[in-house]
Amino acid sequence: MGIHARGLGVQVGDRWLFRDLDLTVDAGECLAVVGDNGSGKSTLLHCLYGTQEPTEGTVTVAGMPPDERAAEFRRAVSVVLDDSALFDEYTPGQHLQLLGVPDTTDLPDVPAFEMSAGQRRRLLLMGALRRDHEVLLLDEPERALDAGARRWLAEVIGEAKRSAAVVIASHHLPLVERVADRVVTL
Ligand SMILES: Nc1ncnc2c1ncn2[C@@H]1O[C@H](COP(=O)(O)OP(=O)(O)OP(=O)(O)O)[C@@H](O)[C@H]1O
Repeated sequence: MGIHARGLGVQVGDRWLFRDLDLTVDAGECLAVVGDNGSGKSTLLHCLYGTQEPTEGTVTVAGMPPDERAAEFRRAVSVVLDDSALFDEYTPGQHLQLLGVPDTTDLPDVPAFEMSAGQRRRLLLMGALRRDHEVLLLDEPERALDAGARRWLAEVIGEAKRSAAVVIASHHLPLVERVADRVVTL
């Protein structure tokens, strides 16, 4: 079912971040959203997840209007957005157990608050990528990752998009070139 947006627009004050945006992303495709700081990439992803109401336009994601409070919607849509949280006291294994996904991580067996920014980012990404989903939304997934982890990221996004509709917002052009089928510039 993927993602369908028609005439999408978000106005902040008297400025339109984007307007008249039409998007279709089917399962098996990855759309990359690129643009300068403040151009509206995160805002667009939040519109697709239902955490921001667009000023104009219509969106369906996995056949539903975006609503992160709806269990059925959350089951279908896997995300890592800016405010994605970890439980500080939980280890990587405990996080993955909560999500019901296999614990095959090389991350240290320590509580999340003792992990580095890149390790925390990898754990968030593993949780989002390994659980079942129809749609995957990732906001700057490359943030805080070292070169090896960025290579891993490109591989796992490539695998995810075999069965899911994927949207990433990114500043990392090598990643965009490797995984994106289409690019929209805000
Ligand atoms: N609900 C809101 N109310 C007021 N301002 C907002 C709102 N949502 C977004 N903005 C503003 O819109 C602009 C776009 O923000 P956004 O985070 O979407 O940009 P971005 O392209 O993701 O930037 P970056 O590359 O720095 O992550 C910013 O100036 C932000 O402050």
